[in-house]
Amino acid sequence: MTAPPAVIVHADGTLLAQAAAARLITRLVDAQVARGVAHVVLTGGRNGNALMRELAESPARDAVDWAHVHVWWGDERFVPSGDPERNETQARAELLDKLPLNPAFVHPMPASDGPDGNDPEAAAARYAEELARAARAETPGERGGVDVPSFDVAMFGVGPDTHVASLFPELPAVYEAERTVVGVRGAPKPPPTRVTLTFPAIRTARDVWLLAAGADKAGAVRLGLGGGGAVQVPAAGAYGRRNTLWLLDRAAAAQLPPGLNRIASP
Ligand SMILES: O=C(O)C(O)[C@@H](O)[C@H](O)[C@H](O)COP(=O)(O)O
Repeated sequence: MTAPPAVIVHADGTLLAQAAAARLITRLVDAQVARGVAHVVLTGGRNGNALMRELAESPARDAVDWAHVHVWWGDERFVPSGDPERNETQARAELLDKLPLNPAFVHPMPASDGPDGNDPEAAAARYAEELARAARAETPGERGGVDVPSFDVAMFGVGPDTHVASLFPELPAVYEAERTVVGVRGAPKPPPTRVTLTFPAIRTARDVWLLAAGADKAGAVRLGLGGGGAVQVPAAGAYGRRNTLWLLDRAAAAQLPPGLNRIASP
């Protein structure tokens, strides 16, 4: 059984991004001390990009052995390779191109002009196979038979409608119980066609971090921590095996009930 989520509130979105970047550096160093390699799942969106920008600027980033970090994505906008809309393109520009990563350990989701063409389901199956291959290369772990490598940290921005990755309320992907990656059509956030990790894959992560900043996220944060179900409130369904952290700014935390335990930084 997973631990209840911890809620950490920072003064504003900038401080949230800086503190989360520092936390990620520490988490990756600890994972590498324990296991040699680390696996991180990146998120798209403004909060994820702000974190990556801060990480790129942090002198402490050199504490991580980047050549032994595997980089995965929680979701992708299904558009052509190199499109500025792609989460991969944005992550490369904000962070990845600035790090001494091993290119073979960077695992972008396929693009709509990739080997499967404009077929998000085939792209999802291909990414699932890439995850399974990485899982097979590891000693069997505690991931309950789910064919993904041992994610140390999986990060997700929370949308105003409570979506995480491309798991939108009541769309078919939130019901997926078997596959680790699925295609998504008709997403309310553009672009409508996407590829996403599913809950079974997300829940194998040791740590799941949910990032939200700004007043437009306050309702989603309240619902996500309010005991709702994952179908209507996908953010509530994203939790880790070891830790689930909600990393917020004050505006996003503004509607949390007063009784809910939280740790606030000045
Ligand atoms: O492709 C995307 O857009 C996402 O991966 C999405 O799940 C995002 O993380 C949230 O919508 C939060 O985005 P913001 O941080 O921009 O609000």
